[in-house]
Amino acid sequence: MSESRVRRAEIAIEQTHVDRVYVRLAELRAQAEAMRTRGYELGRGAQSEAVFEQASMLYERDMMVFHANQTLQTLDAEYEGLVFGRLDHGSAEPVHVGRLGIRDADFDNLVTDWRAPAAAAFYQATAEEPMDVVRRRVIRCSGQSVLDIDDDVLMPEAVPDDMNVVGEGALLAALGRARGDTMRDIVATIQKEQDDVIRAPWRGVTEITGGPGTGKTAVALHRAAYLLYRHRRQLGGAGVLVVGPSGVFTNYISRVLPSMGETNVELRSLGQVLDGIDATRHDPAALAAVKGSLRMRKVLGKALRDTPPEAPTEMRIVYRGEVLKLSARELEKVRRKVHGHSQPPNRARVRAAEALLEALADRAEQYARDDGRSFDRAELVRDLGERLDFHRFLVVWWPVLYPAQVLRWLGDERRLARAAKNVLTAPEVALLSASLAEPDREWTVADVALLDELRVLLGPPPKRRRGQSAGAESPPERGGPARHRPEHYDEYSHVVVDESQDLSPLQWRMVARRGRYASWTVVGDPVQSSWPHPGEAAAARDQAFGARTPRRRYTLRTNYRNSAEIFDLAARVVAGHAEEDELPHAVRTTGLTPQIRRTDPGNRESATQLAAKEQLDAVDGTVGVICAMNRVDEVGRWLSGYDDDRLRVVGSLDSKGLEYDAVVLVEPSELVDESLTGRRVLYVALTRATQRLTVLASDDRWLAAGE
Ligand SMILES: Nc1ncnc2c1ncn2[C@@H]1O[C@H](COP(=O)(O)OP(=O)(O)OP(=O)(O)O)[C@@H](O)[C@H]1O
Repeated sequence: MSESRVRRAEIAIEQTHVDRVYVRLAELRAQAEAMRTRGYELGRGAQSEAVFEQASMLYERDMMVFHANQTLQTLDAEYEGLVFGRLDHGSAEPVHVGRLGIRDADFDNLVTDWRAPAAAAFYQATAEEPMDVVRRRVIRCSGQSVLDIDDDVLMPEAVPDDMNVVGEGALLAALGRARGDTMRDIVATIQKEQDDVIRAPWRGVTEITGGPGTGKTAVALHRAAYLLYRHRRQLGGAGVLVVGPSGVFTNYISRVLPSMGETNVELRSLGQVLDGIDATRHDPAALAAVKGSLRMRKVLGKALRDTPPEAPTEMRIVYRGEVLKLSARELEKVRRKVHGHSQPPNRARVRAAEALLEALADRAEQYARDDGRSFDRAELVRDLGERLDFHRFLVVWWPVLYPAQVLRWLGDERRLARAAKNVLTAPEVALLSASLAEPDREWTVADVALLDELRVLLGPPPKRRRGQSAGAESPPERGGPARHRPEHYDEYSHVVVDESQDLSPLQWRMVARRGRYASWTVVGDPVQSSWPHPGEAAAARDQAFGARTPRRRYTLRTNYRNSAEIFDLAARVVAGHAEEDELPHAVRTTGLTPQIRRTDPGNRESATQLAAKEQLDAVDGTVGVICAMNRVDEVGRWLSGYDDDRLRVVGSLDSKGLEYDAVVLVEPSELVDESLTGRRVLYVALTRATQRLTVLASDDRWLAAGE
C-alpha cells in the first residue's frame, strides 16, 4: 500500500475511536444538563417545606447545580482537540490520551487524562527507555475530525507485522504552524525534559531556567494545570497565582489555562498585583531602578512619619473657660512619640488620640499648678475625649492614610529629601520627585510595588461600608481585574512567577506577600534580564522563598521558537553577556537568514512600512514591529494605515515572553541605549520571531558583541 493510503487508513481507524469519544461526550453533557434541571426542580419544591428541610434541600440544590455547571464547563472547554495521542504497548490494549479522562458506560477507558500517571509514558518514553511503548502517536483534530497523525516508534524490534507507522515529527510540524494572538497549549507535544519539570513534586520551590523559546512559560502553565489535577485537595481551594511581566503577556497566555480546564488560576501582570490598579506604563530605566530598590522601603517608612501636608500646625481647645494650646513643635513631639511605638499609622489612631489628650492634660495641669488650683487629669481626658471639636482636630491631624496619597506627597522634593536623607542621592531624589509630582499621572508598573509596600506599612484603613473598595486609592481611581476573592488575598497555595529575572527587590516582596504559605514555580532567564542589580534582586528572591524546601532547579536547553538562523544573530549580539551554556540550542532551520537593512533616519518611516508589508505578505500568522519604548506611539502612527489585525507594534520591554511569526526590529541601537541592561533587552527583541526577521538600523553599534 502507498504511504498516503496507509495514512488514510490509519486516520480512519482513529476517526472511529474519536467518534465514539464524542458520542460519549454528548451523553455526559446530557447527563449533566439533566442533573442541573433536577437541581433547579429541588429548589422549587423547597418553598413549601419546613424550614430545616428547606435549608437542606436548598443546599442539595446548590451542590447539584454547582457540580453540573462545573462538569458542563469542563466538557465544553476541552471539546476542541479532546483526543490527541495514543500509546501502543507491547501486549495491552492501546491507550488514548487526551485533555480529559473519559470512560464509557461500562467504565472502560475511552480517553486517559494527560495528567494521569497512566499517560506519563506519552511524554516520558524514549527510544533508550521506551517504558513498554512500541508506538507513540500524536493525533491532530479539528472539531470532531481527525486531520492527521504522526508516529514515533520506540521499540522497533517489537513492532508487530500489522502495525503501521506514519509521519515524521509531530513536534516540528507543530512548531512550523502559524502563530495567532494567544499562546497555544503544547499538551500534545510536550518533550521529556519539559515533562520532568511539569510533573516535579509540588512542595518547595521549583526553578525553571533556560534561554528564549525553550518553553519555560508553556511548561510553567502546564505545571499549574498538572498540580491542580494531581493535588487538588492541597492546592485547589486556595488557588494558584500566575504573575507575568505585562498585561500584553497575560492576555497572550490567558487562553492556555482555561483550555486545560483550570479555573482555579489567577493571572496577573506585575502592574495588576495590587487590587484596584492596572498599571501598564513603564518608567525610564534609571527611575525604575530607584523605584524597585530595597532602599525605597526606608524612604517610605520615613515618609509616612512626616507631618501630613494638610495637618494643622497648632491646636487650640477651650476647656473650662481656659484655652489650651499646643504649638507646631509640641504637636510634632507628640507625633514622634506615637510613631515611636512602630505601629502602622492607621492602627495607631487610638494611641494618637491618647497621646494628644495627655499633652493637653500636661498643659492644663501646668496652668492649674501656676494658679495653685487643684486638677483632675482623668476628668479632662474623659471630657475632651468625648468632644466633637477634639475629634474634628484629630481626623485632620492624624488622618487615615492611603498608599496613593503618601506616595504623591513625595512629589514634593523637600519632603522626599527629608525622607530619603542618607538613603538616596540628590540626583535620585530629583528624578523620583519629578516623576511623582504630576497629580494626574497614571501609576507605572514600578509604582505598584511601592504602593503595596505602603499598604502594609500604613496598615489597613478602617472598614468601609459594603460596596466600597479599600484598595490603594482613596477614593478608588480605576477598576482592577475581576475579583472573586477578598481584596489583597494572600493565601495562594502555589505561586508561579514568569520572567522572574526582571523582578525588582520590591516586586519580589510584593509577590511574596501573596504566597506566604505557598509553594513556588519560578521561571526565568538571567541573560534576558532588564534589572540592573541582580545581586540585590536575588537576595530579595531568597527572602521571598524563606526556608521553603526542597529547592529544585531545571534547565531547559532547546529553543523551540526561533529558527537557527534567527537565534544565531541573537546569540552573536549577546555574546560576552552570557556563558556558553546559558544559550539554548535552536532545533529548526528555515533557510531564511535575518535581513539587516541600513536605513537613514530620514527614511525610517517608509522603511518600516515596507518591511511590515513584506512580512505580512510572507507569513500567515502574526507580525510584530518592535522598537524602543519611547518610539512606540510614533511607529504606531507610521503603521496606522495598515488594516490587518495580524500586525502589532510593541515596545522592547512589552515584547517579553511574546512571539510572532515575523518581526521587524526598528533601530536596535536605541534598545541598547534605552536600558541599563540594553544588550539583554536587544537579545529579548531578537528572539521573538519564529520564522522571519528584518532589522532596520541606521548604525552598527548594536552588532558590536560583548560591549
Ligand atoms: N513541546 C513543545 N511542543 C510544541 N511547541 C512547543 C513546545 N515547547 C515549546 N513550544 C513552543 O515554543 C514557543 C516558546 O515557548 P515559551 O514561550 O514557553 O518559551 P519561553 O522559554 O518562555 O521563552 P521566553 O524566555 O523567550 O519568554 C511557544 O510557541 C511554544 O508553544
